[in-house]
Amino acid sequence: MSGEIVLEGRNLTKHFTAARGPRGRFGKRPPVRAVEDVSLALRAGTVTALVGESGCGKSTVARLLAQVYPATSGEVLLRGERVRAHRGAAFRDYRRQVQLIFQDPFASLNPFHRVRYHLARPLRIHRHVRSNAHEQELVAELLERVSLTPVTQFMDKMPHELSGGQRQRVAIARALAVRPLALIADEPVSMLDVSIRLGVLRLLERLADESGLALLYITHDIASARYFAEDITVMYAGRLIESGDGESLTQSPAHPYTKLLLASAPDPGRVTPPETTRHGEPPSLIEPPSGCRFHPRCPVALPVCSERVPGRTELGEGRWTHCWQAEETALTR
Ligand SMILES: Nc1ncnc2c1ncn2[C@@H]1O[C@H](COP(=O)(O)OP(=O)(O)OP(=O)(O)O)[C@@H](O)[C@H]1O
Repeated sequence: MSGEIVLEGRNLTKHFTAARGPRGRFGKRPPVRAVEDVSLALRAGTVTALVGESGCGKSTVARLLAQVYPATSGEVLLRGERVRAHRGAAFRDYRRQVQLIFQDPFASLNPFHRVRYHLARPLRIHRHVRSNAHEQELVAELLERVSLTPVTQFMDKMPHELSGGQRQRVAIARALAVRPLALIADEPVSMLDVSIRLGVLRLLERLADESGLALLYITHDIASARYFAEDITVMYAGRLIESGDGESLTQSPAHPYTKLLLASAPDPGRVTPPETTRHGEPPSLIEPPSGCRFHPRCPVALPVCSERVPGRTELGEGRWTHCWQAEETALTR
């Protein structure tokens, strides 16, 4: 494990008010328990993957870390300092230092502006520009960093003249323009053509390495996480279930859900979503299962699994899991 901790979420919980569905006795809808007690640390120069199936709360964790909305409880720390302000200069500075990249590169660029505008704007807002020539130089530098070359050709392109992968590279360059400490990439390649996914992921990996960025790679595809991330954290139905260095976690997964994910994604070099269907459906987050939320789908569930939420079992070398089976094994070891 290398690099200082840059961004950290501690015991983050987010409950949303359900937009639809039956109301309770007092006319209130029950909350969607999207994220429950999630702690996650991102380190400088390191790619950390947050893996889980659709709807398990990954994007909510991303947005909590980026402070798009406040947590129901828990805290976010940037370089060890608790983020307190939710408006004003300190908060704007936080939003600069923690950048988000979204899934859809077609929605993220203004169709009426050229690439140059998209990159020059944040440079100007954050006062990195001294003159027009300097602006040109910085825009060219950013395009070079995301391998959109020859740069003069890309500067004057309109978004509709770019492919999905090229647009995603512009979105990445725009995030880099403000010189962030952390970059949160929420399914950054899942809408891109399979043939170009690898290139964009390699770019993100290189940027983390070269610039010392703390990078959170959010994905439903554990195969790509295994390939790119140093650390992997697995999430199921709003809760974290296992974490550790990518190599060891994927070689010897401790949690039955991680085993299931890996069994559905056998090819380590593949960056496409697994084709195989998994057993069962993810649970409702309005009335999640009691105890371990995975127990209704778990092939090795114990009676205690439906009764109590498993605590964290340390597995050594920074690895841990929340699983009653792992706890039993650890106790009998
Ligand atoms: N603003 C909101 N209001 C109400 N419920 C929400 C809101 N945002 C997310 N949710 C719910 O929270 C749960 C987690 O959603 P989230 O988008 O974080 O999951 P995800 O793992 O990122 O899924 P996907 O990969 O499909 O985006 C879902 O049940 C979702 O419907």
